Amino acid sequence: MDQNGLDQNALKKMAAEAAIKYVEDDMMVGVGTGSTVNYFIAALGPWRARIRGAVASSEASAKLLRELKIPVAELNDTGGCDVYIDGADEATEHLALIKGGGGALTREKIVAAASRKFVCIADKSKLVPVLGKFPLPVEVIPMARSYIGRELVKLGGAPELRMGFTTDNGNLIIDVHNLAITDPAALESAINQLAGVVANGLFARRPADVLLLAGPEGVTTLNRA
Ligand SMILES: O=C(CO)[C@H](O)[C@H](O)COP(=O)(O)O
Repeated sequence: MDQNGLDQNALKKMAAEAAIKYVEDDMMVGVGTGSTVNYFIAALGPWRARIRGAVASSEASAKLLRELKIPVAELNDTGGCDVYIDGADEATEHLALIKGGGGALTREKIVAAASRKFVCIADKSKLVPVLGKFPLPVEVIPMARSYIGRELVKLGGAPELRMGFTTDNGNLIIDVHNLAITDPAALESAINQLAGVVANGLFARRPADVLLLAGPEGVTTLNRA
């Protein structure tokens, strides 16, 4: 709880509700994953009859959308989304992100790539000067786990298998600690080159277009230059 009586959840809700202004009639809305997005899903409920549908980046978000009777579409049937709303674990002022704390990074990357506008929603604690304090999630094919771990050490990281976790795609997550990511686009590409990597949680090649950051003073909008 901060001095204004707002806890982190209240700030997440503020950012999520501010994102509703990016939703318009007849839109196909991409919906990310996580506790901030859950507030967005709640705010999207009253729009259920006005939008064309929603594409979910995880089974968990699809379930919540269906519970609110928001029509859930398959990305392949949509021709892409008009807007994609998702949270982040870390964000820079240049709108590069680390995502995947919830393990949904691959589908999040796919929906973000297939969306015309990506609006990221977060509380202000997620804004950082340099990405990497939050361990970088990497989704890997199970048989490549050990090989990729060794390669991630060569890239300067300290990999740790996320125990007892399987992604919606049936794969594993390695969380990479101790990275100071000064060139996010270069590291994103370098990790993607490793055989057996499905995706990594750096969103630098496709950063957010808009970042809505909630703090005690309200919601600040950062647009990508
Ligand atoms: O990338 C994500 C899930 O894979 C989430 O957007 C990220 O972990 C932020 O979560 P939260 O809104 O719960 O803080």
